[in-house]
Amino acid sequence: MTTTAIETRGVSRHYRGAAALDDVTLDIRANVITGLLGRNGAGKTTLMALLTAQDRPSSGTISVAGHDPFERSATIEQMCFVRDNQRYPDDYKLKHAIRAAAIFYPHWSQELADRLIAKFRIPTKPVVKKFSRGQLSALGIVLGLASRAPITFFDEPYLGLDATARGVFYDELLRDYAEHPRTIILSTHLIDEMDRLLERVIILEQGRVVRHADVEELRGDAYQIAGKASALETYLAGREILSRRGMGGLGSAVVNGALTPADREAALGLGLELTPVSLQDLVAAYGFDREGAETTATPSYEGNAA
Ligand SMILES: Nc1ncnc2c1ncn2[C@@H]1O[C@H](COP(=O)(O)OP(=O)(O)OP(=O)(O)O)[C@@H](O)[C@H]1O
Repeated sequence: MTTTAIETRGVSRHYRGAAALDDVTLDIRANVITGLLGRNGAGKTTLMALLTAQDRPSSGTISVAGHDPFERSATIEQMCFVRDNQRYPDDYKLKHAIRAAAIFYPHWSQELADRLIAKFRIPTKPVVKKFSRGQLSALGIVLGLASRAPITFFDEPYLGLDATARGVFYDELLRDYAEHPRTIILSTHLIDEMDRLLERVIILEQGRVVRHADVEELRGDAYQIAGKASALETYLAGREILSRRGMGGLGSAVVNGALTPADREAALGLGLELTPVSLQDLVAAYGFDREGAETTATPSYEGNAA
């Protein structure tokens, strides 16, 4: 049976009149890894801050495990929010951060923390404020995973991590999640790298939810087509285009909708090539302006570097 960990109803958050989140209604499934995706400024961090009671909505309601997180400290203890700008007291070393987390999180696993600290090679001697960007991210990941909080949020947890360390994070997340299923919500721009982790995704665009679906369902919802610009033009007439690129006499487009046998026949008849659309491409497509979605240069995907 599918259960809901978090419900939001008509949640908006305005900053000086501008909507960072606009009328967000979501049922986030329990014990599922959900990716929170969207371009810079789409509202991902704002949403996570509201769900973890670090901020209040301008309007709308939020319910976490059946309660308003603002009203109930027991609900807050069930959540861990790993954010990239986490501050630690000036004199904190690794052992202090670990000790504090062990006290705060009721499901804390010291064994997991010790294993992750060794795998990420987090130094024990310097104070945390002297940590490198990657070491800070690694510490956040250790706290997030070892907390075993029933609802864990990671906000772009990989900043500064090298490829090996990112691999450690993905593997350890999947391993611990398999043994201790819980609700995990993570925001990322490294979609190609992380799509094997994600079961569901929420795509935000300018503060609004544009999709909330199973990854597999989403993949079947659009397709990519490429070939001669003139043939492409013919094929695309009357179809809903999510994004479009052109270079010289060639072009490609991401088309909304499942590919039907008739579509396939039409495309092949025009000499066009059909390819599945990656999650990264789909998210990038949703980030384009739907009205005039056309670019003429190389794809403007969000950076893949940490
Ligand atoms: N404290 C604040 N004061 C004013 N505006 C804010 C504040 N926090 C966020 N915003 C605005 O709200 C919008 C959403 O920001 P948010 O940080 O949630 O985006 P994001 O999706 O996490 O972006 P990124 O991928 O760049 O981290 C942005 O336009 C941002 O400028």
